[in-house]
Amino acid sequence: MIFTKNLYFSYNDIKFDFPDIHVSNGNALLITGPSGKGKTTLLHLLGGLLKADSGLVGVRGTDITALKGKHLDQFRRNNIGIIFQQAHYIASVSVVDNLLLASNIAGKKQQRERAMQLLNLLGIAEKAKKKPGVLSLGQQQRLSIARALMNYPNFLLADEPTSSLDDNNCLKVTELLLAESRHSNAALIVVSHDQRLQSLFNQKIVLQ
Ligand SMILES: Nc1ncnc2c1ncn2[C@@H]1O[C@H](COP(=O)(O)OP(=O)(O)OP(=O)(O)O)[C@@H](O)[C@H]1O
Repeated sequence: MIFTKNLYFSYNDIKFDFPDIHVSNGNALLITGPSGKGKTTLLHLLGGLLKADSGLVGVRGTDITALKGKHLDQFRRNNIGIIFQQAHYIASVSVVDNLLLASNIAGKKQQRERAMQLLNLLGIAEKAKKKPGVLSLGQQQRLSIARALMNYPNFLLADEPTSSLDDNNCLKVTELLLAESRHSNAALIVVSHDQRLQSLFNQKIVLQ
């Protein structure tokens, strides 16, 4: 479960008073709103990448705004999967090794079967041994999604996860995110402009 209370953040003169959020395990929330209204900022606060000026972000009973340094890093690695707007990967190792590294970094044992299962579900299994740089943008986006799902996060955050995807892959990826969050009993929050997602989420908020 993730919730926020009275979350306030400012970049000097730009101020945000975010609405309170509550997403229980196995459920999903879609956050939309016009450009510049703070969607990515909110996602970074939820993921512990930015620190709120005030308010709290509760993930599994821990207020992450109170965590610092290696405690925050460790909590994030063990509990939170983040899919960024720009694909993140290590260019010098193969697609499948990128996924295995995600488990290694979190101190988990190698999960080759899990890696191949995700690549299969995302339709990029035939690229497993290629370097990520040869993938198309949409395939790189799917690799980022697989990477975020590798360690069965308790809380999954995605920033525009479908922006580079065609209709077929948009539906496939969103259904996978929803299914994985239900299956792992994780809370999922997606930030997106993508109108195609509107009908796929029951719980939605619009930042004004
Ligand atoms: N590091 C920063 N320093 C100063 N201002 C910032 C910083 N990051 C974002 N902003 C500003 O904060 C506001 C919100 O940005 P944010 O990226 O959160 O919006 P968004 O709703 O995600 O926008 P978009 O839909 O265009 O991605 C914008 O006006 C942006 O210019």
